[in-house]
Amino acid sequence: MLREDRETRSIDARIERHLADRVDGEQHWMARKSLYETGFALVSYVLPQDVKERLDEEMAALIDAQSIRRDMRFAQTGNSPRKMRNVSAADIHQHNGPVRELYDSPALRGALSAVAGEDVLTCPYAPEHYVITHLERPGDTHGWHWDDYSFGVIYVAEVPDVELGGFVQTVPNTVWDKSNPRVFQNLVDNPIVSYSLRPGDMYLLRTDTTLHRVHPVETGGRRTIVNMAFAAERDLSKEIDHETMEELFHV
Ligand SMILES: O=C(O)CCC(=O)C(=O)O
Ligand SMILES: [Fe+2]
Repeated sequence: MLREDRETRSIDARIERHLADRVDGEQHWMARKSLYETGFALVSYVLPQDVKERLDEEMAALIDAQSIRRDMRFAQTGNSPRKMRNVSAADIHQHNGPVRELYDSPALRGALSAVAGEDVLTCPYAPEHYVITHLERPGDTHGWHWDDYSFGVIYVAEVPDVELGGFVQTVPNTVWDKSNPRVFQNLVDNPIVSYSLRPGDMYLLRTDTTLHRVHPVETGGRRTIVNMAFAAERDLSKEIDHETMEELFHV
């Protein structure tokens, strides 16, 4: 395909073509098995390289122009820290670029549904659609937490070598009791699984039943991701209070 074609086609059209040409049922099946067994599945194969490059470019520009530094702790997740720079969903929406296009892509949701074995739906709460998170200072971390909706899809634009931290840690099959999160008890009672990632990776996580964090980065470690939240059918009838999100973004 001509370079201009790759650059001008919509993200959705590029993913659709890539899935038809390059992705087979076996890849989805391996990911589905991993998601069922561990709550985590690497789905990097769903995106073509040119889409990844468009995401990387927009994310770097938004971090430079519109990110806000946070240093907070949340009682609802056992006072775990958030030390990071963020670009909010409102600013990503307003910028109206590749990240928003990716989130809205029916081809992406179709591939994710094939992996999940159930419909992966747009999240009913717009401030959780997407958030960009950048770790840049020693000790920066996205501390232990669960998320409100069933699925998180995390695209990794930038991540340091594992020796500089910034790897993902999970505790599958855990339950978020917002009034008594018992994070440390969950860590003591269960095995923790750790994943090192590379730039251009994307993973699908059962974020409502998988306690997870990003290990703090060391000096020189830089990490940039976009987290996109998607719902399952069962989420649509749940009462969700969005409190940690509201504290973070004053939405
Ligand atoms: O940075 C990551 O890999 C995970 C992000 C995450 O858990 C979140 O944004 O809720
Ligand atoms: Fe999360």
